[in-house]
Amino acid sequence: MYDVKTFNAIAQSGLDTFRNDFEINKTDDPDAYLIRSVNLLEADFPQSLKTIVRAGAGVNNIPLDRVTEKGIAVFNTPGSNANAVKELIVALMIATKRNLFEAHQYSDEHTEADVSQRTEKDKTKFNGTELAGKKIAVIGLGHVGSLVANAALGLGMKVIGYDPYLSANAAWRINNKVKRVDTIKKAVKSADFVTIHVPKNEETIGLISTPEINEMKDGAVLFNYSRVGIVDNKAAVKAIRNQKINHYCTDFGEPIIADNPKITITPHIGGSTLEAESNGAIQGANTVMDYLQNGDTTNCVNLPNMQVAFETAFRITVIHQNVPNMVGQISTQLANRQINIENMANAAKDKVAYTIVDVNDLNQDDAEDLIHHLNSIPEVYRVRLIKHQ
Ligand SMILES: NC(=O)C1=CN([C@@H]2O[C@H](COP(=O)(O)OP(=O)(O)OC[C@H]3O[C@@H](n4cnc5c(N)ncnc54)[C@H](O)[C@@H]3O)[C@@H](O)[C@H]2O)C=CC1
Ligand SMILES: O=C(O)C(=O)COP(=O)(O)O
Repeated sequence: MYDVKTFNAIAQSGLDTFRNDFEINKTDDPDAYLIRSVNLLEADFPQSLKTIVRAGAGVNNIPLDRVTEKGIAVFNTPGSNANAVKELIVALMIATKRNLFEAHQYSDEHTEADVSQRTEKDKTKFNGTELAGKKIAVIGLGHVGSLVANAALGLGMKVIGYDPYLSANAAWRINNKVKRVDTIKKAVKSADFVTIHVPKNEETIGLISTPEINEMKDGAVLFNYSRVGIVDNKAAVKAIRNQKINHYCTDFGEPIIADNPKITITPHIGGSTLEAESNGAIQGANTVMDYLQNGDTTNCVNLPNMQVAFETAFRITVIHQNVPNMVGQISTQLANRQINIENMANAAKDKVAYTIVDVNDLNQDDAEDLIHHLNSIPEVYRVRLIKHQ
């Protein structure tokens, strides 16, 4: 039996995906966390915890270095909520350019009998512009950015994209009419809209600040549906004051941007649709089961991605430092006990490596002794023994 602890609202469809040998929220010593945006940066983690699966995209709420050294594999569910974010960006482009927020407020404030006469007189205040022919810069062309770029083309817009780390898979998804450039400044130059869809990390904090904003068209609209801090909010407020930016919409409130009629703050709802929550929860549940029962690391963010067919009676998985002679030390421990290796795979990602060893003949005593000795290798973070289901 495996135990899973959930944080945040995990869709029932995801919880229903777990097979009978998984229990949810029954213990304080779970094998897996299934989470959304809960902040785990300062959390302590139980020794029992083998994996944290983020139903969604961003993993900046997880202390990746610390959990890696504890041998905890971290996964996300790429693309599960991308369409939800895309649709919100489209809605916000229309809402800002057709003055929907102001027009709604006007109607709210004029509910008296004269409203029909005033409407015809006042409506010119809310004249808008159309999206067709306007230019949007999309910064980050991954799951969300590629959908936004393609949707904008579909609306008749000109699309400029910037993503220096674009994966081959993402590149396939992007319409070839999206013009790619090699600097942010080139991307945002004379853009009517700038939208940013990158992970939050040391490199992306402050990615959009005064120098980038100065390149945009006067009256541009800026979106930050990625994370707080990726757009420098101080610079955004200044740009609104100077009328360089006409409107700034973000999913992440901060005191500095509060109470500004030209700033629309939504309460982190980019991925909050029934469909996205269900996609993420189902994908997340399958990821938990696959890692715990097979040791596969598809969509792992802190270990190399490995899928190895599990065709033997037992699988030993080892998370360890990416240093010389680890495979040698691991196989020596098996050879010392006359255990034949049927299949072995090893891969590395940055400073971490993952080794999968498949065996058939392993008795209980050998297994305990082997796991103990493998765990005693100083560069090893965690060893697991998985019995074929
Ligand atoms: N508001 C919300 O509810 C949601 C927010 N997000 C945020 O959006 C981010 C992106 O989500 P996805 O598109 O699903 O992730 P993704 O991983 O599919 O795409 C991110 C893209 O950013 C690119 N990138 C990385 N560093 C960059 C840089 N310095 N400059 C330009 N591009 C860079 C990567 O190459 C990748 O193509 C997430 O990390 C998360 O923080 C995602 C979903 C929902
Ligand atoms: O997937 C992401 O990165 C998001 O920001 C969505 O967060 P949530 O699952 O709504 O807490």
